[in-house]
Amino acid sequence: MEQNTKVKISSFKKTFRLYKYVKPYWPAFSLGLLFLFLSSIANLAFPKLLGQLVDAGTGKKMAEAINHTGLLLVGILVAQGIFGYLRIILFVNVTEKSLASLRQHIYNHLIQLPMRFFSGRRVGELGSRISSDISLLQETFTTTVAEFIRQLIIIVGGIILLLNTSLYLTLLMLSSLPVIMVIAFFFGRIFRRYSKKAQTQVAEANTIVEETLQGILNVKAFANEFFEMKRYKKKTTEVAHTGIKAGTFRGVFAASMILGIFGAMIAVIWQGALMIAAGKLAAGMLFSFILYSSFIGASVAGLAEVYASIQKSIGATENLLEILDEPAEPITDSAKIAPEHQLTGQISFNRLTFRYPSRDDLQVLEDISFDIAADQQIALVGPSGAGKSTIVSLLLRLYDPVAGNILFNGKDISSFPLSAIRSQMAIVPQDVFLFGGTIRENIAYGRPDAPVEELIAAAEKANAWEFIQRFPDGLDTIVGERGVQLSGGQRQRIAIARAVLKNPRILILDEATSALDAESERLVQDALEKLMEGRTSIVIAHRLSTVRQADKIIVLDKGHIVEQGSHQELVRMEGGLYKNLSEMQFTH
Ligand SMILES: Nc1ncnc2c1ncn2[C@@H]1O[C@H](COP(=O)(O)OP(=O)(O)OP(=O)(O)O)[C@@H](O)[C@H]1O
Repeated sequence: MEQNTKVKISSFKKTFRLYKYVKPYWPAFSLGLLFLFLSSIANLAFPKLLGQLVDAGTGKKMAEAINHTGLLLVGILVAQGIFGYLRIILFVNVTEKSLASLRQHIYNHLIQLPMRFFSGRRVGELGSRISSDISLLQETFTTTVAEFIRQLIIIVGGIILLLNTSLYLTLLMLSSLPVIMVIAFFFGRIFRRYSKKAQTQVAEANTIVEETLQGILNVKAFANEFFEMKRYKKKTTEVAHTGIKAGTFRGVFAASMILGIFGAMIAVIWQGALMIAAGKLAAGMLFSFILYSSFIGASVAGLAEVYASIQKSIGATENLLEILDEPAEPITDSAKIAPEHQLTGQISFNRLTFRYPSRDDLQVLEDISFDIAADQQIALVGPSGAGKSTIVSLLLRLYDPVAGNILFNGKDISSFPLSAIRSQMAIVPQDVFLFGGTIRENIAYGRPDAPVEELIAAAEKANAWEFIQRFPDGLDTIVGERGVQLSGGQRQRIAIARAVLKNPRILILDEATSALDAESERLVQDALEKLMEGRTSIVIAHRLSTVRQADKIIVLDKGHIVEQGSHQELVRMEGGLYKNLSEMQFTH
């Protein structure tokens, strides 16, 4: 129990860190609080005045008193409308602005996190979790906090006013509260437990539908339709059973609440009527008493919901803060690279050893040493899983080596700013990723401020201009799901144009494994050759036919360099891996 409270206090403290985002808007927020306070107080005046209205009907100066109270009621109604309006406007304003700043902070931080962070997570899940956490906070800020304060004012103010009317009736009314609270606590808990279980089961049932529809070909090919039907039936029946059980508890819960609340009401009205008969209470007072009681009852019931919602948003806050607490990469936004940070294109790996942080038991690279002179063309070859892509990741400094080092211009990689290294490299990946915008945007990603003439020149050099020109919208053709689907070869040429535009000192090519038709292949190959001229290039080669002219071929196997040299040198090594691999490829 002790521990539990401690955890909660620390969670609350953490949540207060979010205050930073609301702070700049505190004048509007405080004003909103004031209006909230005023509209809650105005709310509390209603039952009193309505009671007076009832009593005015039995007084002497009847019409005058009725009109007076009636007008007052209208006045308060108008005031409450205005307060409510202003309160909502102010709160929404503060919430939207704070959330926008929180969203920006989270995104800015997230995008600067190291690869280590992303490789250990399912990225799709991360994105949807962040957006659902933020919308939860949005609801809490706009409605829950206001509701919570309003309910507290109504409960406290209402009880004071009740006591003011009749101590006896108030105690009678309140005596039902502990009973209601115990019932609510007990059944509410059981009900929540079952509904959580039902949610999990529904998710499991949905997974069956999703998986089997995605893999429908397998289901049919294995004639497993009836097997899947049975599996789905079992899960959905479980959902129904849990739902029915939860429903039973909800029924008991609701019935007891109604019994408790109406029981208390009957007791109060009964006793109140006796007091009216004895001349101890005015009818209007009993009327307003009952209205207050129902206000209080509704607020108490509402508190439970508010509490659950606050708890959820504390959870959401913790998730978000966890991301903000991850250390970011030291990235700078300066376009200018200092002369001492200009890469010459000379690269050395010196006795480098590496393991991925997410899999510390697997040595991915061991004792890797090689030198690349400026403007050389290097090919990395080796079987799948040998560590070729890992070498590229290390060059981009997506990860740091476990032992040994990487040198650029003969200096350790860590003596260059991270952004300076990456801005002088370009990568043409195996699976070209195009953003869902226009071709122009996708090419300009290499250098967003490039003038259109350079963009076209890059497209020409990449052998892409010819096909881009043929689209009716040219450079403004939308690509991806909502636009033109480009062929594999065309996508690659866009990626090459992007790299041409960036004009990198060091170029990294991850050769596509999927074969293109002869014509596309020729165009892509020709564009790549043009792109490699006059810069250091590192090619991850899957088809050995493309690496013959490389200055040096580095052959990797299981994280070790097993051979290095030119094509001619390597094919002469009897029993060598390269010789083996090339014989295998050419005989197929
Ligand atoms: N992010 C990662 N986290 C943990 N292990 C990884 C990660 N990426 C790759 N590995 C492991 O590192 C080893 C080398 O992988 P790498 O991708 O560098 O090989 P590769 O030679 O490029 O293979 P391929 O030709 O199939 O692309 C493999 O055993 C792989 O399972």
